[in-house]
Amino acid sequence: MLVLASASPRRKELLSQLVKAFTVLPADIDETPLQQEPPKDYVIRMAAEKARAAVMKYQQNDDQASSVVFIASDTSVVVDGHILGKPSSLEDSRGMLRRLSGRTHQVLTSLCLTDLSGEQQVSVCVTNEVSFRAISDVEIDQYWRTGEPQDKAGSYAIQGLGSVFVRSISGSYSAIVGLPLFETAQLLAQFGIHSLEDMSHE
Ligand SMILES: Cc1cn([C@H]2C[C@H](O)[C@@H](COP(=O)(O)OP(=O)(O)OP(=O)(O)O)O2)c(=O)[nH]c1=O
Repeated sequence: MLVLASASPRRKELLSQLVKAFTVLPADIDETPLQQEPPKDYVIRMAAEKARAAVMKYQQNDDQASSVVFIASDTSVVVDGHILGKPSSLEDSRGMLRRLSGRTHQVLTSLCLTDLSGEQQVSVCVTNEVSFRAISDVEIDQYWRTGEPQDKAGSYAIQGLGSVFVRSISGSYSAIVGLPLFETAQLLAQFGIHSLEDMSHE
């Protein structure tokens, strides 16, 4: 049995490209970075905490399967070593997109897979580069009004209208959207879940 520890509809859609059946169990955690925490450490810690929180939630269930694999992920936009999470207001979004305008930033996405006991646990972090064209303040305000930036790290979505800002990327498109599919398939295989086999079964 596979459990996706996420409230993100993007992650659910991406995971369904690799496996037929899984359960979604969103985990609420404190997403505040520690002081001076390097971005890579932060995203790896977030995915691990989401996975552990889902395990705890799952253990409160009455009917538990014997073999369960939990998968969690975290995406952060990083510019000049600063972590940009989700914008809390238009002002916050303006600050983020002005900072990303006309330059290249990193998108870090982590993955954590664990079994119920935590004995088998693996984490990876995928780093991607995204180059933006220059964005005007008028465009930032127009983009905010579409409602798209609100729940997205760095205040944009490459899979949506945010694509109008993206000149080029280097890395993994699915990782930028929220779940690195190549790495996910590799780690799932370590837990005995083989995507090609799973998806080809009737
Ligand atoms: C950069 C970027 C981020 N995002 C999204 C992916 C993530 O859903 C979100 C970053 O926030 P996260 O905290 O990684 O994830 P989440 O809160 O949406 O979901 P959960 O923690 O329950 O798994 O930003 C896009 O959809 N497109 C993009 O281009």
